[in-house]
Amino acid sequence: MLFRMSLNRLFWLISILLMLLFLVLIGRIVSSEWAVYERSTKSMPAIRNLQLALLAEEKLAAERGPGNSLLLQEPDAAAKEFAGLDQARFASDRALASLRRALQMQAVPQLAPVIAHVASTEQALATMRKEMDLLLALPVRQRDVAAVDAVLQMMARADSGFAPAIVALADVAVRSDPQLSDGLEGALLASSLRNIAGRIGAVFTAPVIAHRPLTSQEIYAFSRLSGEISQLYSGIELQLRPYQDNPVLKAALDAVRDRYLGAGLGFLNELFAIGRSSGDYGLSAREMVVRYVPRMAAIPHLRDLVLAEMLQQARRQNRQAAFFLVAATVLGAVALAIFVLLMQVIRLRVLRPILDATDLFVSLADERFNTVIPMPRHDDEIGVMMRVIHVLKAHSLAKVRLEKQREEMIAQLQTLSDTDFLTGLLNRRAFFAQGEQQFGIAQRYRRQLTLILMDVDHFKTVNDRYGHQAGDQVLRVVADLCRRHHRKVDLLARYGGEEFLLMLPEIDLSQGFAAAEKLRCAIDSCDCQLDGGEIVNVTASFGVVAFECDNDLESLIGRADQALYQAKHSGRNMVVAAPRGKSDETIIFA
Ligand SMILES: Nc1nc2c(ncn2[C@@H]2O[C@H](COP(=O)(O)OP(=O)(O)OP(=O)(O)O)[C@@H](O)[C@H]2O)c(=O)[nH]1
Repeated sequence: MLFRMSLNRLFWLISILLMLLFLVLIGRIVSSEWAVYERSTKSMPAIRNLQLALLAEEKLAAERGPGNSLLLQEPDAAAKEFAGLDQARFASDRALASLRRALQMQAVPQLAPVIAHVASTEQALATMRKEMDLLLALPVRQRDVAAVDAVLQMMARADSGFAPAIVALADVAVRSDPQLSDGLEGALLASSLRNIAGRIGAVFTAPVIAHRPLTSQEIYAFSRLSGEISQLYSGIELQLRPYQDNPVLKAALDAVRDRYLGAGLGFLNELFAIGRSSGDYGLSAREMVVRYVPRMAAIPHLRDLVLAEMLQQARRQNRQAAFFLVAATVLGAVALAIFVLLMQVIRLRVLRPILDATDLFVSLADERFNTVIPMPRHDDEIGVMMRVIHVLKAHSLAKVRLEKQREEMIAQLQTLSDTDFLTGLLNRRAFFAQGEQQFGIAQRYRRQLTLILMDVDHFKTVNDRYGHQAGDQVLRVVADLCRRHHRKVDLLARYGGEEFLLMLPEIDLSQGFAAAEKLRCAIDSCDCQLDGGEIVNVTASFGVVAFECDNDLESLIGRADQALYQAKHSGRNMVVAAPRGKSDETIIFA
């Protein structure tokens, strides 16, 4: 079916199919670029959310230090530490509020559970603080151990209750851009390391304040937490391996190793050694905090740098995705435009000229030469084809003209070969050709047919007296008279010299006789004026014969000749009808 289809239809079918294919491909490319762009657009706020959440977590953990410490001290003993607690509470409130506001502003349904977590953390924090403040107002000995424990539990719950919010936000961030997962995992591990670092430091708060050795529970907690710290550090190193070429991150990781794992943890190891023996630490809780806490700063610094790097990477990817999206859309549109242009060029410069050329060839083959052949507009193969069609048209026109001329010439020759040059009547040969036909019809269908043989009387005398040319003139006049007296269906010929033959189909002898008589009278009464002005009067004799049972035309003419002979013999200027059958009786009219 495809092979039988017209070129025009095939062209449109292929064009539409290619166009659809093209649109699908472009749509696919643009939509996948759009997906990348959309994902990268979402990953930036997701990282910022995680940043704020990790900061809030850090601040929450930081609130535990002064809280734990004050629970072991008299209400009036440490005014500076109360100020530190207020500052820590203010910082964690501010961090939680910033996170909540940021989450609420994004108005993403997916973040609703996280907002709920933040709100419940804020609530739990407020309750815990109220309980703690009641205890801190009492002297140490009046503080109920169970109540202190309950506050410590509430602090831990407020902290751990916030963890699901971080997990959920980390999940959203990783899902928005899986390429960032290593860095984000590294930041999360750094955040956990910061928590553990705080908790391992807190192990020494009570023993340092009480100047006592570590309990076995504290020794166990220290050992477990130090193991977790080295595991977390290895984890961070592993996750940040893809960024080992980044000098800033590398320096921050080295700082964690040197300042915290080296100096910070080294300081705690010293306290641990003392705590396992004498419990004589030689420093206050405040001094311990001042010496230990600044060394932890390298950890959140690393976390923040990693998150900043992730954010920058997400921004870069977003810009790149936007560029690719615009480029894919523009290139797709340009490619589509080029495709449409190409099809248009093929249609206008190849297909249409071929179809036009086909029509032109058909019209040339049909000899319809009035079809206008357009002039070639381009100097290409189609232009050559158009020029060739022009040449073919010229050749065809010339050929047709020649054929016409040839046919006209053949017709002229035919006429000439049938015509007597002097009188313009049929000649003897043409008379026989056409007369045989009429004779055959009469013979076959038993139809009437009459033959008149006429001879100008004493024509030799005309020639002799006026000259041969005058004789010719007379013969032309006689021929004209014969022409005027014969019907269209009759055959009129110059039989030879001054003899004329008339064949009258469907005419019987008496009608033929009458016609001959009429012609005889016309000749007899005609004054034939010669070029020299002389008037010549001629007469003619007629032999009339009707077809009966003649075998051929010659015998019919023979009988007419006999009648003519008789007319001549009887005195000329008369009509003699040949007798019917075998009768010798003739009709003579003069
Ligand atoms: N001018 C001219 N003369 C012709 C032509 N053909 C024949 N003739 C002449 O016609 C004459 C015929 O003469 P004849 O046969 O003797 O007959 P006639 O003089 O007509 O006498 P009858 O027939 O007996 O009446 C001859 O002199 C021919 O030369 C022709 O085409 N032109």
